Amino acid sequence: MPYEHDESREPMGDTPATEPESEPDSPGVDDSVIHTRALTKRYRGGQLAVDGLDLTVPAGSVFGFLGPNGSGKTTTIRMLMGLIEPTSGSARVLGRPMPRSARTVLPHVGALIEGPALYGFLSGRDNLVRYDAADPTADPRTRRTRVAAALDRVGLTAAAGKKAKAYSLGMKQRLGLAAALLQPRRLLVLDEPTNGLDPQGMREIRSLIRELASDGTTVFLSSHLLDEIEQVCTHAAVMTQGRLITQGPVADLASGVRGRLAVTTPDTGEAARVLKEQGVGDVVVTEDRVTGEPPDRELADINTALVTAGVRVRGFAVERATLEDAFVALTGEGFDVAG
Ligand SMILES: Nc1ncnc2c1ncn2[C@@H]1O[C@H](COP(=O)(O)OP(=O)(O)OP(=O)(O)O)[C@@H](O)[C@H]1O
Repeated sequence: MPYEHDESREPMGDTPATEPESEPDSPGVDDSVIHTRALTKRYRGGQLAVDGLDLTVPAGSVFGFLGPNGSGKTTTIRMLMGLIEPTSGSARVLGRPMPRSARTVLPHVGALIEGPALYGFLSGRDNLVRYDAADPTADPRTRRTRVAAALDRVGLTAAAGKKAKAYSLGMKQRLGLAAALLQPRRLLVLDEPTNGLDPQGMREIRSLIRELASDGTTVFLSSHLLDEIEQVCTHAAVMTQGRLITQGPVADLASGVRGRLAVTTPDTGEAARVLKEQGVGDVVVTEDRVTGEPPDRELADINTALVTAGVRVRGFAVERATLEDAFVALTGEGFDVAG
């Protein structure tokens, strides 16, 4: 996807004299490490990619930034990292305004955006040595130790001597994470960290993320995969077409939403007919189950109607709502990953 600026990770804008070169603030009264107010980006072509975003990422959370392709996730991340300027609105990262405080903030942030930039002809270890050498605050005397520790953290010690071009996509992602972990970080920002990986690679990256979060680092990761967010995140925000539709603890997002009604029965055909008649929406039949969206009325009456019609009901329950149910309830649309 083309961007307004090149892939340089140099922060834009200088730190003005009014912004002291000190440690970024501790997360602040509201305890958020990322905080945006009406953050908006309109690209030069006129495309409104992010529209009035108010995002709050609590310290210590694993925060999933969820949305179909093209919903504005990468654009938001690039604004947060000071890579592009917002059209309007504001963003604070670690309590400091971005992009103005990029120089002070970014050393505390490990970022993996759009796949790591690697030299294929160098070994995994030497790629990390290069990254570390590019950091003016990194002491060269302890470089080898730092690189070894980062490789160990992501499980690449055994493959450290191999050229990066021989790495699988999953190994490349892990090497990118290792680069982000050369220094202790307060925040990790990962843009679609499992994109393009096979299921095994996805599992590895997800468990690595959980592990990284367990030591208190806040992790902000974007994804277009609902189940991924449900599996690894404590909090999430859901975007669609540049707008935020909801945010909060993952457990709460779906709590106001009714899950699907599921009837287990050998008489699926008859059950489906009765359920439709009773006002159940989106009826789906699988082997020995019929599910659907429950209507807003007494469910016991639906059960009675099934039994009266001679359906042998072996199970009758409303399942716990998933994030997908919440998305559908909030937008009235399916969660279309193809965007
Ligand atoms: N440099 C650019 N110039 C113009 N429009 C852009 C630019 N970059 C992104 N867009 C558009 O802005 C919208 C949001 O894109 P963005 O990449 O932020 O979404 P996303 O949610 O990260 O999706 P993806 O996962 O596909 O990258 C899209 O409609 C996209 O086409």
